[in-house]
Amino acid sequence: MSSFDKTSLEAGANTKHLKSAHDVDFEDDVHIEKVEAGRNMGDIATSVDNIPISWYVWMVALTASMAGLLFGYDTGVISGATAYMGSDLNNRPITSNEKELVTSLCSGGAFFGAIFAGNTADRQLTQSTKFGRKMAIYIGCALFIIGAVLQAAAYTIAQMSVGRVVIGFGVGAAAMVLPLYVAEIAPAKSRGKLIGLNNMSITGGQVISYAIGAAFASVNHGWRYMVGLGAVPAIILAVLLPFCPESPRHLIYKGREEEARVVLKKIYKGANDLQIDAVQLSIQVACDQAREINDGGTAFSKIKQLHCVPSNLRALISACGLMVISQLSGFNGLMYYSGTIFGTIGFSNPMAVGLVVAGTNFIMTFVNMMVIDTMGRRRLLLSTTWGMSAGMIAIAIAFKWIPFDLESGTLESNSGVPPAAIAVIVFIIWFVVFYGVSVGNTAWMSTDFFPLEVRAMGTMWLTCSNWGSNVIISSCFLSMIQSMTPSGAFGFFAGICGLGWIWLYFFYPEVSGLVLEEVQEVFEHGFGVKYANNLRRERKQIIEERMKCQDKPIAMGH
Ligand SMILES: O[C@H]1[C@H](O)[C@@H](O)[C@H](O)[C@@H](O)[C@H]1O
Repeated sequence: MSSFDKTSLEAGANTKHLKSAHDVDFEDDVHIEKVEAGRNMGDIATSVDNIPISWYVWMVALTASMAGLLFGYDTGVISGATAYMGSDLNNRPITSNEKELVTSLCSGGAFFGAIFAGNTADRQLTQSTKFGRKMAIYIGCALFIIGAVLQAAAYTIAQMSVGRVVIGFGVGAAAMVLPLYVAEIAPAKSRGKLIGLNNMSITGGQVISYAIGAAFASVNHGWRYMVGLGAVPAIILAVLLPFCPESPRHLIYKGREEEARVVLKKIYKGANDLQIDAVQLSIQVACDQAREINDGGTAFSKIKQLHCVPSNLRALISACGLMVISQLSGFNGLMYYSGTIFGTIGFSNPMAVGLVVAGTNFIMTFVNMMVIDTMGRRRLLLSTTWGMSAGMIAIAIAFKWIPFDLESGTLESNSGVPPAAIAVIVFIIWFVVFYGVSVGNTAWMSTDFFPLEVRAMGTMWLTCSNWGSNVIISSCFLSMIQSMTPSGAFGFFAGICGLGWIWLYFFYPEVSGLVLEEVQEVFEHGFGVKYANNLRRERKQIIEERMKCQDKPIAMGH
């Protein structure tokens, strides 16, 4: 190991974020020396970012995209499956309530899968188990495969329901563990891109599920192929996994430094020994911090800390609030039931029409990834949520002109697609454009609202708020359409989106471009909307001043 010690790196790492001049009060020369040495070590650690991304890292990216794909595929495929299963379950046509049951059981399973994975993810590190992140992913693959087989072979609602819960458990766990695994493997430079890739693979998985739905629409018992094919990405993931490394963070945590070094050398192919030393040391520091935090209390004390420290509670409300808005906006009602809806309003291959919805969402996920950093999260959200509300109002109005029989759930006349149905599609696409570019993907980014000591717990709540509110929509959507009429139901969602805009205006601060410590500071000042704006302005000024007077060169430490 190089001559730099760990304290130096810690001291250096702690000053890495930008502070205003009056905050920095160094009286101790020795400390300054350590800080500078640490900074140098930190600089060496970050210098590996100039090394081109290796094939090893691409393998990780592929692995991550498989998990996102499974999330998207298994949640999207139910739209076609329920629209085409006819009388295959219990020898009679499936009712609306049963459709809602099998759809929402997956989200319910994911809710518990996320809690399970969230609780074991950190404990796994502190306990004496040899199993790493990869074992959790293998278990996820097994759940995906078992769930797919159970569904494809189902002849009763009961078996289908069990299959959906099993799949849901896998979806929830994978959605939690995979991003964690990728974050621990990927070089800092590509981390953001890989998270974006994960969102794209979720919405991409939904596109594939719709395409497969459309392809098997006219095949006898085609829905069985639709759900059964979900096993394929899980098998690919399980086959790729042995070629992927165990997380170096996990290995270092377990004291398996030599193995970690081998992995780091593969990830940072071409890095010299000093660079690998520096990376290894920075991981060690992070592990020590995590160990301190994990040793510092039980799950209950973390829950208490998250809810009883006012700034943490506000961060939680802000993050989960956006997630709940994204789900209650009604998007997944369209995603999970467009097979049924488009069939009802007269389209002969509803899955092909639904493909346009899923495809638009996929494209807008890409746009979100491209604009989010430059535009800022809050600005993007406020300039798009009104569009979701307007789209829903237009859909509600268009439905007024569709002769829909609520009792039978079919068109009153049989004369093909009514013109108002085309308007419904156009405004659904309008809605999805505004949804996909903003709340749909941005909602997953709020993990940086939580300080390190409660981040794992906060992230788990964030994931649970996603699945919890998802269950409400997936289990009520068709019933709402029947009891409130389609116009009433879409009008209701328009109201939620409108209230969402107001909520975001008051409770969602702009944190883009702020370092983690500053984000925490923001929530110490109420919901910090004004404070964050001032902080960002101040920060911009400091950067400009720094650029003008050029930083003094940093001395080499000993
Ligand atoms: O971010 C994702 C994405 O927007 C999906 O399309 C949607 O089905 C999920 O519910 C959401 O969490």
